[in-house]
Amino acid sequence: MTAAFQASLLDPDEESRLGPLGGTVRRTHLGRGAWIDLRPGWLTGADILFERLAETVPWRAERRRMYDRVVDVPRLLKFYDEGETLPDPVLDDARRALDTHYGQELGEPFRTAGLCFYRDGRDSVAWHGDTIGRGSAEDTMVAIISVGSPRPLLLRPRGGGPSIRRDLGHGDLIVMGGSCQRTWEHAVPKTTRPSGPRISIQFRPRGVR
Ligand SMILES: O=C(O)CCC(=O)C(=O)O
Ligand SMILES: [Fe+2]
Repeated sequence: MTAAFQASLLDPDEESRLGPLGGTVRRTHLGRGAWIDLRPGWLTGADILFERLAETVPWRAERRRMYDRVVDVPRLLKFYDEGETLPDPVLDDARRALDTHYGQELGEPFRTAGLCFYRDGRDSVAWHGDTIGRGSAEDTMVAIISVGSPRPLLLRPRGGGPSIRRDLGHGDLIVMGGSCQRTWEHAVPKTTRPSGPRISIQFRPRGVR
């Protein structure tokens, strides 16, 4: 028996594990055909997964053109395209469980995994919808698992209106569905409050970015 396995017998939190989805997911209809599903604490032992991903994923700092300037993307990134090996087997389990739960409603499997690493409160993602691909024209789903310190994910209707806020971390699952990517926008704003690191894992179907 390996030391790691022995440790996992002593402390169940030495492993990250997924709870059930059926009956535990709460849906909120946002209007305009958009909805979000929330499943707090789907992944237990989320800190273990956070540590593993932080250490083993080949994180990339990117720079992007913004109007006439090239700026640092304020978070680290790694994209796993379909067919690529995910950095932890629990992420394969998560994708399978999402397919089982959402497959009929989505009509296709989740295929890709985008990972974001928010090192502290200065890292962020600006208001956007995932509309680089089919999300600009079709209903779809983006399922996000959050590990590490909670950060607020804000959502607001495109064109204006009050925003809603969900604090995500510690193994929480949020799924944005229906028309959410094209009729609503989402963001993880910067904060000047002390904030520990957070990693998000976004599962998307083929052709959705
Ligand atoms: O980190 C998150 O939860 C959101 C990330 C996001 O919106 C994106 O990568 O498109
Ligand atoms: Fe997004």
